Amino acid sequence: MIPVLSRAQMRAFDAHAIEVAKVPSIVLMENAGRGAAERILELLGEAPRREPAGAAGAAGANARRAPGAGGAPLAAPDDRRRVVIVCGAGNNGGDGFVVARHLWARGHRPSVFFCGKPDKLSQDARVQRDAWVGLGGAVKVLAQSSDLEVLKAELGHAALVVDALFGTGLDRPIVGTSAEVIALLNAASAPRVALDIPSGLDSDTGVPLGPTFLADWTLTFAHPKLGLLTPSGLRHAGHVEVVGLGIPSDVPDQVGYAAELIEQRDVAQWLSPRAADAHKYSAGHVAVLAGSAGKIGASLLVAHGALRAGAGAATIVTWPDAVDALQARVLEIMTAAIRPESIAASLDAALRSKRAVVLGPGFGFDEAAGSALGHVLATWRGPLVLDADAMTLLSSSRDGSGDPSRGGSREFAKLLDSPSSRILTPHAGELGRLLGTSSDAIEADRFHAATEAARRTGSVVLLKGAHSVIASPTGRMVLNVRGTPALGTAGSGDVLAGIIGALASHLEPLEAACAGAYLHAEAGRVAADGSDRGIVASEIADGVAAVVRGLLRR
Ligand SMILES: NC(=O)C1=CN([C@@H]2O[C@H](COP(=O)(O)OP(=O)(O)OC[C@H]3O[C@@H](n4cnc5c(N)ncnc54)[C@H](OP(=O)(O)O)[C@@H]3O)[C@@H](O)[C@H]2O)[C@@H](O)CC1
Ligand SMILES: [K+]
Repeated sequence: MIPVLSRAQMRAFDAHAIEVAKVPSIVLMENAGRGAAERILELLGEAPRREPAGAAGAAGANARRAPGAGGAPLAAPDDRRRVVIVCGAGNNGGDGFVVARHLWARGHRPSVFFCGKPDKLSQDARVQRDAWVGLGGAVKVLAQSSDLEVLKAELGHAALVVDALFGTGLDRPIVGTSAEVIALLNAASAPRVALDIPSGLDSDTGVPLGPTFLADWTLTFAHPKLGLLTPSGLRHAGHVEVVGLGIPSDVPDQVGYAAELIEQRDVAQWLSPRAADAHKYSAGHVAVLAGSAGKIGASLLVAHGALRAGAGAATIVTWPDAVDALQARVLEIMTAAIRPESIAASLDAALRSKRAVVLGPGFGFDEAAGSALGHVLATWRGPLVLDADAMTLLSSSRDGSGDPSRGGSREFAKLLDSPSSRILTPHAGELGRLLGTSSDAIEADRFHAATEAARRTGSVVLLKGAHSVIASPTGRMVLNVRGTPALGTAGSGDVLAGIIGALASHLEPLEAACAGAYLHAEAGRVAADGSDRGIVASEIADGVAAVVRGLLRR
């Protein structure tokens, strides 16, 4: 997993490197700018492209303008088509001057602009500005609106635009000339690269504080920043890549980190090969408490997801009329009925010898469904994935206006005492109802929402959305930024619940949720085959087997 740092943790990292490890700050800045310049040269087609590093792969999201799709060079070197770099007065601006010097050393003639008060230049940025000027480089100052014409003209034939205005030091909206500069940079047709973080973005929440640079690539230093990995952050940051500062990767263990980013190798490690003598029950038998009359598709997708992710067997445990409707549809899947007149006894029989339970998709949220959930919460001691209608049942009021903190639903009260190991998989609307707030409030700070929900429910919470946030009750937070917009299709969440159910048969709840999010996202990407739409949920389930196969062969 890759540590993801908050603004304060990045400052602590900085201080540790400088004061404890005795690496001079100017060296860190040199490493940052030099690493960024090397990557920019690659983007310009001057060196072989390497695989994205770090958060990387975080295929970000500004697909609308993502340059060089598939890693193709952006532009051939051309003396007239220059790299335009706009530097601010802080250390982010200092990084920009270093980039300029290294590009010059490689035969480019970058156009360097400065926007800010010269007397506010940070000490290191001044050193780097002087080194650039000392070598004969020019700096065009953008002090007022009339200076912007020069920038506008340069942007008209720029090969690439570099934003070095503000980094993690930004703490308020950008106004005045700097805001006008950002508008001009965003209007340029050349590819745009942000150093460390797009200027204007809050580095903790990923919310734009005001006018914000819209990057195609963000070259972030040392470690990904929290705000780059929210849906809004990724929309502004584009493809996120990490540029190292020459500092060993264990420093975050000492200064702390806010979250971790799932890597392919984590998931590969969790997926241990089956024993040679494995049989269908030792591989994990998942009970799928899902579906109801008219909604049996949901239960089939859960079971399908579970089997494709490696469950040895799946049994759909549902209402008698749904069982009747399922009989004609199932081949590899078994069924068992929950008799409304003897819910507890039916469930006790159906859950015997199962390894994991998935409860919710299409299950209904009437009295009978509430009783079934209540009984499972009170008696089931194994892994339990709660999704969809289970979320509604847990919210204090079934019309969705509940606030469990003020009493909560009957089922919510049982959740806290349940002997099961729970994984909740809500989307923002469901989590809003569960926490007694709106989905907008959840989206405004997904990190806080997921960690708060995990704490309040004593469960692992996987907050679905463009990029999932997985939080554990102990405060650990893991992010999955893989995926594709094509995953937004009916039944996609049902498949995810099934995948997690299968994995939870063998893994700890947090690992199962993380691996499930990764496999689901990768399977969607494979199924979509480069498109951003048009797949159906069963194709995601089918894709999981191939992704698992690829990881086991590693
Ligand atoms: N971490 C590391 O190890 C390394 C980090 N490095 C780099 O340093 C960057 C952080 O640098 P930084 O702290 O100097 O802040 P930066 O973002 O350049 O802002 C400058 C100043 O602007 C001000 N200001 C704030 N908001 C404002 C606004 N809206 N409008 C106007 N002014 C505003 C505020 O000063 P104030 O006006 O509040 O006194 C602030 O201090 C980091 O992102 C990375 O690129 C690398 O060099 C190498 C190693
Ligand atoms: K920046």
